[in-house]
Amino acid sequence: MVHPNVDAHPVLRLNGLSYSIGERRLLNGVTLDLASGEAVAVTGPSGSGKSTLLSLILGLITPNRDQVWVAGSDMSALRGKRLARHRAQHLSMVFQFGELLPELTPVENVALAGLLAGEPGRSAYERAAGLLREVGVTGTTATTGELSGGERQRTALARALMNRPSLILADEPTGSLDTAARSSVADLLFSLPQRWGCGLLVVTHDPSIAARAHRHFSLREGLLHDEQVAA
Ligand SMILES: Nc1ncnc2c1ncn2[C@@H]1O[C@H](COP(=O)(O)OP(=O)(O)OP(=O)(O)O)[C@@H](O)[C@H]1O
Repeated sequence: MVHPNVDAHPVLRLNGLSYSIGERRLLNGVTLDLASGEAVAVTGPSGSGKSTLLSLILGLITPNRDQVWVAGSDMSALRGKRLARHRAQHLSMVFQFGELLPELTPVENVALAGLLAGEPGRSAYERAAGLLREVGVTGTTATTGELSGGERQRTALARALMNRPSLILADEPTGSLDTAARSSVADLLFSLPQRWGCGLLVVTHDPSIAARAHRHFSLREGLLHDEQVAA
């Protein structure tokens, strides 16, 4: 089903998204359109619902009808294999610690994303090697567990690009890095939307990372508050 009112074809549309856990109203009508090529950052106090927001966008929690649209599809209308396929085609997730398989090499980790999607081995390995060159992880025969934190996050970004996503979700992507690595991984991360024509939604506690996004919101009391307006 295609959203009837997609003017700018956002890769993500949050359309009055509300969500409660028990008696607690965690999200209370969150509205956001995120276009391809755009980076949006969400900060907010611990427990304000940032991870829950990501889970709703991923379809790990089922949102209400017409409240979460990813690449033109209502996530509430997708179930089972169709949901898994839509997620695999359009979404990528980057985590704080990379969440890569430590015993595999970087190229194996990145290629795996293609292999699991049914891509032939040779093509997956060639594309993985190309993406690793692009993110600056080359010439290493080390396993991913032996890489530096920055190299690991670069590898995670290469893996996130394997499915040519419409939208990359990143949860504290630089949270485990020292200052120098944080800055260079952030440079790479925020270059992705323009270079790859995808959207980027970053959840972070780090204001200096959030400030790099085109738009920065704070999630408080169930709503996204525009931090640039507040500044
Ligand atoms: N399955 C669940 N059952 C009960 N409470 C939950 C569940 N999932 C989340 N919560 C509660 O909902 C609130 C929001 O959690 P969430 O993880 O989304 O916050 P967050 O903003 O990501 O926090 P942090 O910045 O600390 O990671 C928290 O109070 C959490 O304890």
